Amino acid sequence: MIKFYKYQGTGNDFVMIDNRSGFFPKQDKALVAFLCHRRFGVGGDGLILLENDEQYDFRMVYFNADGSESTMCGNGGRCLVAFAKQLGIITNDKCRFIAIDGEHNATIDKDNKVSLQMIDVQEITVNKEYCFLNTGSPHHVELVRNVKEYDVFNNGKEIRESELYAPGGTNVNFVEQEGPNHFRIRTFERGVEDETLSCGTGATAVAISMYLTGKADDTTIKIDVEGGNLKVAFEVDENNKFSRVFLSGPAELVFEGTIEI
Ligand SMILES: N[C@@H](CCC[C@H](N)C(=O)O)C(=O)O
Repeated sequence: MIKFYKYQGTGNDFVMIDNRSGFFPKQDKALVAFLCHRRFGVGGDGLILLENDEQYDFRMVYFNADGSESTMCGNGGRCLVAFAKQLGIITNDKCRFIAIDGEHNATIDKDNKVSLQMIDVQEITVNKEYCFLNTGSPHHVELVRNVKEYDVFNNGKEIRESELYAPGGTNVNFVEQEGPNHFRIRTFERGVEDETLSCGTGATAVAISMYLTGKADDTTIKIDVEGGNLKVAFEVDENNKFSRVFLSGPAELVFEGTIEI
């Protein structure tokens, strides 16, 4: 039997497990995929282990819904901060944790809005059709018309599986401008192999790409996703290095329970 907590951040949902005792069999991909399965398991876009770390408040270990351990998850990181608060690991609304892409600082306010510092970003491929950058996870960013009606699944899958991004693949974000420094996005996620309701590293990648390509002129950018609203704020220097990048939005406990395995 495994005790789990289910969290969501703007509709990107995760199975959370307190693995401070180290009981969870991390190599068991089938178990992770089962726990994330929406019919046979708990259901989630990913599964996150909260672990002890000697130098940080805690460690984040992230798996996609297909069971594979993957790169950084921005919404997952925000939900993990809320989970750490629920477990009493965070007492003063601030924390520092370690994830696969390095150190992260975060703050949590009384409404459970979590602001998470993402990695610095400098290497960005910009061309006429798209941008590609790594915000902790790899992201293809492409402007489209009428994103609400766009065929995200088929177009996203094609780009994700294209030669351009082989062998690792990429996440794919389709973007439409809603107003000044305000964008709507829909994301096809690698490892879920489907559209999700939100992607935090994707929102971050879109905000940076829109600023770099002149579609935005403020360093605070509003991003609407299918599951809610996110904000991305950053600093940028004369070499187009993006630092102090913060992803902010809600992170909420949905339910908790135990599951037989
Ligand atoms: N939903 C995530 C991104 C998770 C990682 C991604 N699926 C990958 O494998 O690259 C987010 O909120 O950032």
